[in-house]
Amino acid sequence: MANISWWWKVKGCEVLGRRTKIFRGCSFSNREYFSIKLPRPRLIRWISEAYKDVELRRNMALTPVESAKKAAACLAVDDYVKDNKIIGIGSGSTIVYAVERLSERVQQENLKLVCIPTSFQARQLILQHNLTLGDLETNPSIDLAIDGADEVDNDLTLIKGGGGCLTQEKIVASCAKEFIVICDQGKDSMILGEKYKKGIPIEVIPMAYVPIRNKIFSRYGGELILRMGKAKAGPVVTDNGNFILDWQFPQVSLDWDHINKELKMIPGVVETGLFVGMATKVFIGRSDGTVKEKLKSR
Ligand SMILES: O=C[C@H](O)[C@H](O)[C@H](O)COP(=O)(O)O
Repeated sequence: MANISWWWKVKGCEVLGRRTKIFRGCSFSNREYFSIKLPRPRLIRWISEAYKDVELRRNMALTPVESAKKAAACLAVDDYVKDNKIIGIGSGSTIVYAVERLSERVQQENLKLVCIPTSFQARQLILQHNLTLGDLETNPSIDLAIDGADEVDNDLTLIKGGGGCLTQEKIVASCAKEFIVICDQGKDSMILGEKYKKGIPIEVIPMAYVPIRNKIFSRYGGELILRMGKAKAGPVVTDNGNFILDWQFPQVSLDWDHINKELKMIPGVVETGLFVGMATKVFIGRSDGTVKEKLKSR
Protein backbone atom coordinates (compact mmCIF):
# COMPACT_ATOMS: atom_id res chain seq x y z
CA MET A 1 0.00 0.00 0.00
CA ALA A 2 2.78 2.42 0.95
CA ASN A 3 4.54 1.83 -2.36
CA ILE A 4 1.42 2.49 -4.35
CA SER A 5 0.96 5.70 -2.37
CA TRP A 6 4.42 6.76 -3.36
CA TRP A 7 3.82 5.98 -7.02
CA TRP A 8 0.63 7.92 -6.81
CA LYS A 9 2.47 11.08 -5.86
CA VAL A 10 5.47 10.54 -8.09
CA LYS A 11 3.64 9.84 -11.29
CA GLY A 12 0.37 11.57 -10.48
CA CYS A 13 -3.10 10.13 -10.22
CA GLU A 14 -6.63 10.96 -11.03
CA VAL A 15 -9.49 10.73 -8.63
CA LEU A 16 -12.48 9.92 -10.75
CA GLY A 17 -16.10 10.92 -10.32
CA ARG A 18 -17.87 13.40 -8.07
CA ARG A 19 -18.38 10.91 -5.26
CA THR A 20 -14.97 9.45 -5.76
CA LYS A 21 -14.52 5.79 -5.27
CA ILE A 22 -12.14 4.90 -8.02
CA PHE A 23 -8.48 5.63 -7.77
CA ARG A 24 -6.26 5.36 -10.81
CA GLY A 25 -2.51 5.74 -10.74
CA CYS A 26 0.64 4.82 -12.54
CA SER A 27 3.24 2.47 -11.19
CA PHE A 28 6.61 4.15 -10.85
CA SER A 29 8.68 1.05 -11.46
CA ASN A 30 6.95 -0.74 -14.32
CA ARG A 31 4.96 2.16 -15.75
CA GLU A 32 1.73 0.21 -15.71
CA TYR A 33 -1.52 1.93 -14.97
CA PHE A 34 -3.76 0.51 -12.32
CA SER A 35 -7.09 1.38 -10.90
CA ILE A 36 -8.73 0.23 -7.72
CA LYS A 37 -12.02 0.84 -6.01
CA LEU A 38 -12.15 1.95 -2.42
CA PRO A 39 -14.96 3.30 -0.25
CA ARG A 40 -14.60 7.07 0.02
CA PRO A 41 -13.49 7.29 3.72
CA ARG A 42 -10.78 4.70 3.13
CA LEU A 43 -9.66 6.51 0.00
CA ILE A 44 -9.33 9.78 1.89
CA ARG A 45 -7.30 8.05 4.63
CA TRP A 46 -5.12 6.45 1.99
CA ILE A 47 -4.45 9.71 0.19
CA SER A 48 -3.52 11.53 3.40
CA GLU A 49 -1.15 8.71 4.36
CA ALA A 50 0.35 9.02 0.89
CA TYR A 51 1.05 12.71 1.51
CA LYS A 52 2.87 11.95 4.77
CA ASP A 53 4.89 9.25 3.05
CA VAL A 54 5.88 11.59 0.24
CA GLU A 55 6.85 14.39 2.62
CA LEU A 56 9.02 11.97 4.59
CA ARG A 57 10.77 10.69 1.49
CA ARG A 58 11.22 14.20 0.13
CA ASN A 59 12.98 15.28 3.34
CA MET A 60 15.06 12.10 3.45
CA ALA A 61 16.30 12.92 -0.05
CA LEU A 62 17.70 16.28 1.06
CA THR A 63 21.35 16.71 2.00
CA PRO A 64 22.03 18.00 5.55
CA VAL A 65 22.64 21.54 4.25
CA GLU A 66 19.42 21.55 2.23
CA SER A 67 17.47 20.23 5.24
CA ALA A 68 18.92 23.08 7.28
CA LYS A 69 17.90 25.67 4.68
CA LYS A 70 14.41 24.21 4.48
CA ALA A 71 13.96 24.18 8.26
CA ALA A 72 14.94 27.86 8.50
CA ALA A 73 12.73 28.87 5.58
CA CYS A 74 9.64 27.03 6.79
CA LEU A 75 9.87 28.37 10.33
CA ALA A 76 10.38 31.94 9.10
CA VAL A 77 7.38 31.75 6.78
CA ASP A 78 5.20 30.15 9.47
CA ASP A 79 6.18 32.68 12.13
CA TYR A 80 6.08 35.86 10.08
CA VAL A 81 3.69 35.58 7.14
CA LYS A 82 0.14 36.71 7.82
CA ASP A 83 -2.88 37.23 5.57
CA ASN A 84 -3.23 40.31 3.32
CA LYS A 85 0.44 41.20 3.24
CA ILE A 86 2.94 42.41 0.68
CA ILE A 87 6.00 40.14 0.82
CA GLY A 88 9.45 40.76 -0.66
CA ILE A 89 10.93 37.58 -2.10
CA GLY A 90 14.72 37.26 -2.03
CA SER A 91 16.98 35.27 -4.31
CA GLY A 92 19.23 32.23 -4.07
CA SER A 93 18.77 28.61 -3.12
CA THR A 94 17.34 29.01 0.40
CA ILE A 95 14.50 31.26 -0.71
CA VAL A 96 13.19 28.42 -2.89
CA TYR A 97 12.06 26.59 0.26
CA ALA A 98 10.39 29.73 1.57
CA VAL A 99 8.45 30.17 -1.67
CA GLU A 100 7.39 26.50 -1.58
CA ARG A 101 6.11 26.94 1.97
CA LEU A 102 4.38 30.22 1.06
CA SER A 103 2.64 28.50 -1.80
CA GLU A 104 1.49 25.64 0.48
CA ARG A 105 0.11 28.12 2.98
CA VAL A 106 -1.63 30.16 0.30
CA GLN A 107 -3.38 27.00 -0.90
CA GLN A 108 -4.23 25.67 2.54
CA GLU A 109 -5.23 28.93 4.22
CA ASN A 110 -6.34 30.92 1.21
CA LEU A 111 -3.95 33.75 2.13
CA LYS A 112 -4.03 36.91 0.06
CA LEU A 113 -0.41 37.83 -0.55
CA VAL A 114 1.35 39.98 -3.11
CA CYS A 115 4.96 38.99 -3.77
CA ILE A 116 7.64 41.46 -4.87
CA PRO A 117 10.65 39.82 -6.54
CA THR A 118 14.30 40.79 -6.04
CA SER A 119 15.61 39.22 -9.25
CA PHE A 120 14.64 37.43 -12.43
CA GLN A 121 14.98 34.16 -10.48
CA ALA A 122 12.61 35.36 -7.75
CA ARG A 123 10.09 36.49 -10.34
CA GLN A 124 10.18 33.05 -11.94
CA LEU A 125 9.74 31.37 -8.56
CA ILE A 126 6.69 33.50 -7.78
CA LEU A 127 5.10 32.70 -11.13
CA GLN A 128 5.93 28.97 -10.99
CA HIS A 129 4.25 28.70 -7.60
CA ASN A 130 1.14 30.59 -8.72
CA LEU A 131 1.70 33.39 -6.24
CA THR A 132 0.54 36.92 -6.98
CA LEU A 133 3.32 38.94 -8.57
CA GLY A 134 3.66 42.62 -7.66
CA ASP A 135 6.23 45.38 -8.07
CA LEU A 136 7.47 48.46 -6.24
CA GLU A 137 5.62 50.78 -8.58
CA THR A 138 2.24 49.58 -7.32
CA ASN A 139 3.44 48.43 -3.88
CA PRO A 140 6.23 50.77 -2.77
CA SER A 141 5.75 49.80 0.86
CA ILE A 142 6.33 46.16 1.77
CA ASP A 143 5.23 44.46 4.99
CA LEU A 144 7.91 41.81 5.14
CA ALA A 145 10.96 40.88 3.08
CA ILE A 146 12.48 37.39 3.33
CA ASP A 147 15.88 36.60 1.88
CA GLY A 148 18.92 34.36 2.17
CA ALA A 149 22.46 35.52 2.96
CA ASP A 150 26.03 34.45 2.30
CA GLU A 151 27.20 35.33 5.80
CA VAL A 152 25.70 36.81 8.98
CA ASP A 153 27.77 38.29 11.81
CA ASN A 154 26.79 38.89 15.43
CA ASP A 155 25.44 42.39 14.65
CA LEU A 156 23.23 40.87 11.92
CA THR A 157 25.37 42.59 9.31
CA LEU A 158 25.11 40.50 6.18
CA ILE A 159 27.15 39.73 3.11
CA LYS A 160 24.77 39.19 0.21
CA GLY A 161 25.14 38.95 -3.53
CA GLY A 162 26.78 35.56 -3.97
CA GLY A 163 24.18 35.05 -6.69
CA GLY A 164 24.61 38.57 -8.05
CA CYS A 165 21.21 39.88 -6.93
CA LEU A 166 22.34 42.29 -4.20
CA THR A 167 21.05 45.55 -5.67
CA GLN A 168 17.41 44.63 -6.11
CA GLU A 169 17.54 42.68 -2.86
CA LYS A 170 18.71 45.75 -0.97
CA ILE A 171 16.10 47.97 -2.61
CA VAL A 172 13.28 45.58 -1.70
CA ALA A 173 14.58 45.07 1.87
CA SER A 174 14.87 48.84 2.30
CA CYS A 175 11.17 49.20 1.45
CA ALA A 176 10.10 46.56 3.98
CA LYS A 177 8.85 47.18 7.50
CA GLU A 178 10.59 43.98 8.54
CA PHE A 179 13.45 42.13 6.89
CA ILE A 180 14.11 38.55 7.97
CA VAL A 181 16.92 36.32 6.79
CA ILE A 182 17.03 32.56 6.35
CA CYS A 183 20.19 30.49 6.02
CA ASP A 184 21.96 27.33 7.12
CA GLN A 185 24.49 27.20 9.95
CA GLY A 186 27.43 27.41 7.54
CA LYS A 187 26.66 31.14 7.16
CA ASP A 188 26.62 31.94 10.87
CA SER A 189 29.79 33.84 11.87
CA MET A 190 31.06 36.01 14.70
CA ILE A 191 32.64 38.46 12.26
CA LEU A 192 32.33 38.84 8.49
CA GLY A 193 34.87 36.91 6.48
CA GLU A 194 35.18 34.15 9.05
CA LYS A 195 33.28 31.68 6.87
CA TYR A 196 32.46 33.32 3.55
CA LYS A 197 35.74 33.58 1.67
CA LYS A 198 34.61 34.86 -1.72
CA GLY A 199 34.52 38.48 -0.64
CA ILE A 200 31.95 41.26 -0.56
CA PRO A 201 30.13 41.59 -3.87
CA ILE A 202 30.07 45.12 -5.26
CA GLU A 203 27.89 45.85 -8.29
CA VAL A 204 29.54 48.38 -10.60
CA ILE A 205 28.87 50.16 -13.87
CA PRO A 206 30.93 48.17 -16.43
CA MET A 207 32.98 51.10 -17.81
CA ALA A 208 34.15 51.99 -14.30
CA TYR A 209 35.26 48.62 -12.96
CA VAL A 210 39.03 49.27 -13.22
CA PRO A 211 39.08 52.71 -11.50
CA ILE A 212 36.71 51.39 -8.82
CA ARG A 213 38.95 48.36 -8.28
CA ASN A 214 42.02 50.61 -7.95
CA LYS A 215 40.34 53.02 -5.55
CA ILE A 216 39.11 50.29 -3.20
CA PHE A 217 42.49 48.57 -3.29
CA SER A 218 44.48 51.71 -2.52
CA ARG A 219 42.13 52.67 0.33
CA TYR A 220 41.63 49.29 2.02
CA GLY A 221 43.89 46.68 0.40
CA GLY A 222 42.76 43.12 -0.16
CA GLU A 223 41.96 41.74 -3.58
CA LEU A 224 39.21 42.69 -6.02
CA ILE A 225 38.13 40.07 -8.51
CA LEU A 226 35.92 40.71 -11.49
CA ARG A 227 33.33 37.93 -11.29
CA MET A 228 33.46 35.77 -14.38
CA GLY A 229 30.62 33.77 -15.93
CA LYS A 230 30.59 29.99 -15.51
CA ALA A 231 28.77 28.95 -18.67
CA LYS A 232 29.45 32.24 -20.44
CA ALA A 233 32.65 33.78 -21.75
CA GLY A 234 33.53 37.04 -20.02
CA PRO A 235 32.21 38.63 -16.85
CA VAL A 236 28.92 37.97 -15.08
CA VAL A 237 26.33 40.56 -16.10
CA THR A 238 23.74 41.25 -13.40
CA ASP A 239 19.96 41.56 -13.88
CA ASN A 240 20.66 45.31 -14.09
CA GLY A 241 23.29 44.99 -16.81
CA ASN A 242 26.29 45.63 -14.55
CA PHE A 243 29.50 43.85 -13.44
CA ILE A 244 30.39 42.50 -10.01
CA LEU A 245 33.67 42.95 -8.16
CA ASP A 246 34.18 40.51 -5.30
CA TRP A 247 36.25 42.28 -2.70
CA GLN A 248 38.32 39.90 -0.60
CA PHE A 249 39.01 42.34 2.17
CA PRO A 250 41.94 41.96 4.60
CA GLN A 251 40.72 39.76 7.44
CA VAL A 252 40.18 42.24 10.25
CA SER A 253 37.15 43.45 12.13
CA LEU A 254 36.03 46.55 10.25
CA ASP A 255 33.43 49.27 10.68
CA TRP A 256 31.08 47.98 8.01
CA ASP A 257 28.61 50.81 8.25
CA HIS A 258 31.36 53.35 7.55
CA ILE A 259 32.93 51.26 4.80
CA ASN A 260 29.61 50.66 3.13
CA LYS A 261 28.96 54.40 2.99
CA GLU A 262 32.46 55.10 1.64
CA LEU A 263 32.14 52.44 -1.05
CA LYS A 264 28.81 53.87 -2.15
CA MET A 265 30.41 57.27 -2.63
CA ILE A 266 32.78 55.97 -5.33
CA PRO A 267 31.36 57.01 -8.71
CA GLY A 268 30.24 53.94 -10.62
CA VAL A 269 29.46 51.82 -7.56
CA VAL A 270 25.82 50.84 -7.87
CA GLU A 271 25.44 48.89 -4.64
CA THR A 272 27.37 46.79 -2.17
CA GLY A 273 26.53 43.39 -0.74
CA LEU A 274 26.95 44.76 2.79
CA PHE A 275 23.55 44.90 4.51
CA VAL A 276 24.15 46.88 7.69
CA GLY A 277 21.40 47.39 10.28
CA MET A 278 18.70 46.04 7.99
CA ALA A 279 17.85 42.55 9.24
CA THR A 280 15.39 42.18 12.11
CA LYS A 281 16.04 38.51 12.73
CA VAL A 282 18.01 35.65 11.19
CA PHE A 283 16.71 32.08 11.13
CA ILE A 284 19.66 29.70 11.04
CA GLY A 285 18.73 26.13 10.19
CA ARG A 286 20.64 23.10 11.38
CA SER A 287 20.80 19.78 9.59
CA ASP A 288 18.79 18.04 12.35
CA GLY A 289 15.85 20.31 11.47
CA THR A 290 16.18 22.63 14.47
CA VAL A 291 16.49 26.38 13.95
CA LYS A 292 18.46 29.00 15.86
CA GLU A 293 16.94 32.47 15.86
CA LYS A 294 19.70 35.07 15.87
CA LEU A 295 19.09 38.57 17.12
CA LYS A 296 21.58 41.40 17.47
CA SER A 297 24.15 40.70 20.19
CA ARG A 298 24.20 44.33 21.34
O1 LIG B 1 22.63 37.23 -4.82
C1 LIG B 1 22.20 36.34 -4.13
C2 LIG B 1 21.62 36.53 -2.81
O2 LIG B 1 22.16 37.55 -2.05
C3 LIG B 1 21.41 35.26 -2.01
O3 LIG B 1 20.39 35.54 -1.11
C4 LIG B 1 22.63 34.80 -1.25
O4 LIG B 1 23.71 34.60 -2.15
C5 LIG B 1 22.37 33.51 -0.49
O5 LIG B 1 22.07 32.49 -1.38
P1 LIG B 1 21.80 30.99 -0.93
O6 LIG B 1 20.46 30.98 -0.28
O7 LIG B 1 21.83 30.22 -2.21
O8 LIG B 1 22.89 30.61 0.00
